[in-house]
Amino acid sequence: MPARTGEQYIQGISKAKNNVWIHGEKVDDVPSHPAFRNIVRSIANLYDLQHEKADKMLYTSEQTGDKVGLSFIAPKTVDDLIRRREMISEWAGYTGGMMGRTPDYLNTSVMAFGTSGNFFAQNDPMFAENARKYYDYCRENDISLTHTLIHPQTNRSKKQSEQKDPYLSARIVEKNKDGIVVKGARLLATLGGVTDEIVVFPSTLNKASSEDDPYAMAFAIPNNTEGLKFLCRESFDTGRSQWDHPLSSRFEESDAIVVFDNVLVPWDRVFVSGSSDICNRTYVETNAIVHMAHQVIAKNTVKTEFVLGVILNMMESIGIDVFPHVKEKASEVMLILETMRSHLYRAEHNASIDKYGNMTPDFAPLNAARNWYPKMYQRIVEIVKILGASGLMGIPTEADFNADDIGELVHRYTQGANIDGYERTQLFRLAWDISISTFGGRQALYEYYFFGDPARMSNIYYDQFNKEPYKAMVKDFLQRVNSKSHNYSSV
Ligand SMILES: Cc1cc2nc3c(=O)[nH]c(=O)nc-3n(C[C@H](O)[C@H](O)[C@H](O)COP(=O)(O)OP(=O)(O)OC[C@H]3O[C@@H](n4cnc5c(N)ncnc54)[C@H](O)[C@@H]3O)c2cc1C
Repeated sequence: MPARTGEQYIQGISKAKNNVWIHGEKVDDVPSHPAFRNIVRSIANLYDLQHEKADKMLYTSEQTGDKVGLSFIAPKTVDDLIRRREMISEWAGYTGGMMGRTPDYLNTSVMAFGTSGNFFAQNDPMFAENARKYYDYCRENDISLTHTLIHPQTNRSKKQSEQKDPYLSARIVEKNKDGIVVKGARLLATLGGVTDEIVVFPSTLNKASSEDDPYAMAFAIPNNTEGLKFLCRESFDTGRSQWDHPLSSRFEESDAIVVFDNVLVPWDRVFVSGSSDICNRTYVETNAIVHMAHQVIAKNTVKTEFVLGVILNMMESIGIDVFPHVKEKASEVMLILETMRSHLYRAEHNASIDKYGNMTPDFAPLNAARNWYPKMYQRIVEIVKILGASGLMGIPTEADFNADDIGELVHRYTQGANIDGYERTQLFRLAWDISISTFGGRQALYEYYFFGDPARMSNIYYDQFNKEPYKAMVKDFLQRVNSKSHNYSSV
C-alpha cells in the first residue's frame, strides 16, 4: 500500500478501538474524543502533506514499487540523508516543531533495526528476520508508532529485580509455543492512544545486568492487542479555539502509562527476549540511535527557527528591537540555530556507510547536539518569557475581541508598535502557548528529557569522549617551555 492519506489513518485508528483511558473513562472512539480529535486531525494532516508534497516526501519502495514515506528510507548516499532531513523538516515546519513524536522519529529506528543484518539473530535467528519483516510491514503500510523504553519510577536506586514488587515493571512472565507473555507497566508512551502500534524497546541510556533479564525485551504489537491498556494523563487540549490556544488545540500529543495485562506477543513480533546484554547494545550497534538523532536534530532545528520567528515578531510588535540587551537575547537564539545547522551539516557531510550498508550520519556532532539542545531549549523559552513580559498575560481571548461591549476596547488597548490589537494578541498567545501554558510547560520538560536524563547522559558523554589528545597537547606545550630543570632532593 502506498503512503497513507490522513483519512486512511483516521479510519485505521477508529477501527482499531485501542484500549485507551483518560479522565477516568474508557475512550469509545479515539478520533472523535475531545482529548484526541485535534491531535488525530493534525497527524492526518501530516499524512496528507506527504501526498501534497510527494516529490519531497515520498520515495519508491524497491520491494513493491509503491510510493512510501521518505522517513522510512534506508539511506545509501549523502543525498538520501539530505532528502530524509528535508522530509523531516517539512513535517516539523507544519507543527513549528511542536509535535515531538511525529511518526518519522520512530520510522528511522524501525529502519535501523530492520536493516541491521544479524544483530538480533544473536538472541535467536528468527528475531533478525522478525526485525526485517517488521520494517517492511511498517514502511509498506505507513504504520504510526508509539514506544516505551522506561520502567516505572518506583525506586530509582534499585534495579528492577530488587524492587519491593518486582512485578511492577513490564516483564516476561511466560514463554510458550505462541510467544512471550508480558505483564506490568512501562513509561511513557507519547501518542500512545492515537497510533497503530507500539514498539517496546530497552532504554537508550540505562543499562541492565543479567539479573534483569526478565525485563530485557524488544517487540512490537498492535495497540489493540488484548490486555494492552493506555492510561493517558489529563488532556491539555481544553477545547478552546486555535486562535486562543494555537498549539495546545492542535498538537497536544498526550502521554500514557502503558499497562501490559498478560499480553501475548507472538514470536514473529519479538526482537529480543530475556537478554540484558543484547538490549544494552541494541541502539548503539544497530545505529538506530544515530538515525533517530538525525531526525531529532533536524526537527529541533526547525523548532528553533519557529521560536526565533516568534521572538523576532514579538520584538518588532512592541518596539523593543532597538534595545541592545534585547538584541543580545535574540542573537542567543540565532546562535543556537546556526550551531544546530552546523551540527546537521557536519553529520550529513561526514556520513559514512556502516557495516549494514546504510549511509549513516557522523554521530559526534549529533551526539553533541542531543546532549546540548535539551538545556538550550530551556534558555530559548526563558528568553520568550523575558522579552514577552506582561504581554504574555495581557492576552484577551478571541471572544473578548468579538464582544459588543468590550471588543473595541480590547482592540485599542492591545495594539502594538506596528500591528493592531487583534494581530498582536494572536502573536502573544502563541508565545504564551510556547512558554507559559500547560502545553508549553510540557514541551520544556519533554525537550529536557527527550533522549534520557541529561545528567547521566553528560556523564556517559564525558566517559566516552577521547580526552587523551587534548591532555597530550597541553603536556607537549608545557614541555616546549625553555626552563632549567630542577633536581629536588627527596625529603
Ligand atoms: C513529556 C514526556 C514525554 C515522554 N515520552 C516518552 C515516550 O514517548 N517514550 C518513552 O519511552 N519515554 C518517554 N518519556 C520518558 C523519558 O524517556 C524519560 O523522562 C527520561 O528517560 C528520564 O527518565 P525518568 O523520567 O524516568 O527520570 P528518572 O530516571 O526517574 O530521573 C528523575 C531524577 O532523578 C535522577 N536520577 C534517577 N536515577 C538516577 C541515577 N541512577 N543516577 C543519577 N541520577 C538519577 C535524575 O537525574 C532526575 O533528575 C517522556 C518523558 C516526558 C517528560
